[in-house]
Amino acid sequence: MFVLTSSQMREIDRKASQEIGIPEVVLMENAGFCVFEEIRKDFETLDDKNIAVFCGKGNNGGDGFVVARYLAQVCPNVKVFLFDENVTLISKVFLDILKRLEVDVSILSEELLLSLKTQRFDIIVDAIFGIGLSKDIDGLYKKAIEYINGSGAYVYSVDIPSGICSDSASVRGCAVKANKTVTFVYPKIGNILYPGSYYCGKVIVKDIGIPEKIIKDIKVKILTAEDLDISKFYRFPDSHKGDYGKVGIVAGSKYYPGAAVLCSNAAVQSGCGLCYLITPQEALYFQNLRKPEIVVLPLEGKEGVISFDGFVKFDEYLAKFDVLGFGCGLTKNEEVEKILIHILENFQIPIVIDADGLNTLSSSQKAKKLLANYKSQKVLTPHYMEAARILGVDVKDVAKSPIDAATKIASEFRAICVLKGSRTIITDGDEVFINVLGNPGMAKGGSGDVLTGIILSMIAQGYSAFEAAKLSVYLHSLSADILLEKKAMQTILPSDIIEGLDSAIRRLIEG
Ligand SMILES: NC(=O)C1=CN([C@@H]2O[C@H](COP(=O)(O)OP(=O)(O)OC[C@H]3O[C@@H](n4cnc5c(N)ncnc54)[C@H](OP(=O)(O)O)[C@@H]3O)[C@@H](O)[C@H]2O)[C@@H](O)CC1
Ligand SMILES: [K+]
Repeated sequence: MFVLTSSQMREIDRKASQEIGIPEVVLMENAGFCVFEEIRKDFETLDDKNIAVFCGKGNNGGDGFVVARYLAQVCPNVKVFLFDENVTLISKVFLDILKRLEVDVSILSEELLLSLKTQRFDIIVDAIFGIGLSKDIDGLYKKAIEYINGSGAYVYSVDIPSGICSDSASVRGCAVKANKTVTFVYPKIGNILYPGSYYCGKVIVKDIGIPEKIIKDIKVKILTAEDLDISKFYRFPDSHKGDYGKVGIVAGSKYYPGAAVLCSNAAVQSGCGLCYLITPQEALYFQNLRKPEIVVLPLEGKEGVISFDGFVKFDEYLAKFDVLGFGCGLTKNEEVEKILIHILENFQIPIVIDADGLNTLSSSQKAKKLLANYKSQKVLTPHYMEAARILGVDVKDVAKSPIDAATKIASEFRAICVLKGSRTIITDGDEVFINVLGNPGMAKGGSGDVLTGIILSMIAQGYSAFEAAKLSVYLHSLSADILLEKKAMQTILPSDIIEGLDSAIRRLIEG
């Protein structure tokens, strides 16, 4: 499913009306009716309800007038609160209809808002701002939104909760906290990314009669099972371990031995033929949870961290790997930088760089340059802070526009970027997929190491870096969601996510 920006939505509306000839009033009528239908579906009866519809002066308010008209046909207690009588031309069509039908329409003022505190509404429709929100909210708008949020009513937001930026999902001063948001054509970024997604409540996407053929060149999509290629999950009966690829992992240190275990356990659990773990000897003390299928290549370390001299002894192995993982739990020092540069200068294996690999990259201009010119597939898996370090920006800037940040990283390094967060973004610099599966039980140290292991395994099994990243992000989250059916979020561990891959893969294959 596509995800739209406000300008894409406007362009679609423009084409529908100007090129195809569907009048804008028809689109507004359809939009308002869709919201009404959703409300009607949710309640057995509406005639005993007190309902308020808050309408702004833009077209979002116009949708609100349409909702109010339909509600007034089935409920005697519908009140419309208008912020400004100076509404858009299309909205005016519907406001005039309301007036002719003698629906209760009032212009909202501070006094009126205060008097509402003694009334109780069962349902409130928020049609104050939609995709036209252009600045932070203050004054009467702010007070009205605070009133709505404290009202105890069941709240429907039209298109997007008022106060949420449809392009960045950020809160502009304050925002309506809806129970349900009915959006049109396709969801907007503000409906999908956080914090906007939280304010939306349940998101319902409605068709308002815009022909599909005019919706073109949309690059952002919600990641669904239909976007995944599972053809390589089929195993030929006469196959052997060599058919499923060799993963090499450079990970772990005396300080973070578990990262190496989680990454390599995830790789073997998700199907690669062989997995080699290059880790400093000093990290082995802790590895009793490591799966026995993993081949360990203990490396002579320096103060518990991998050393360049120790590492180059494994060059012969590196040449044989189908994919190399670099970074989980390595820590960051000059030796790690030297090793990363050595790999980028001397090999051409598909590479997945995570954690300390990314931190090393962000402070090494040489490694950055080499990576951009590295002639093989690359996957970078930063979380927001790592992405900020790579881009040399504040983490708040990444959080404000994560799609832009991920796209920039992917383009700069000609790599696949997996920007990890509550909505992980996967992009090759052109197409963007947003993962909406997963749950806060995954917000634990070690989750990222597991994801890296799965991506490595998928590349080893023959998937392209982009396909592997999509598939792995999906399976990683699906595993955590399946675990949630039986476990509390607090008790879901990254190692449980590895074990849960079995159910996740089976569920994906079975559909
Ligand atoms: N054909 C279509 O396009 C269809 C569109 N549809 C519906 O239209 C919605 C988009 O409508 P819209 O473009 O009129 O914008 P909308 O969000 O209603 O508000 C803009 C107004 O608010 C004002 N304003 C903004 N921020 C403010 C603030 N902080 N504080 C105070 N004022 C502020 C802003 O002022 P300005 O920025 O111009 O100064 C302007 O006056 C869309 O979400 C969907 O619901 C559907 O009917 C389907 C067909
Ligand atoms: K709204």
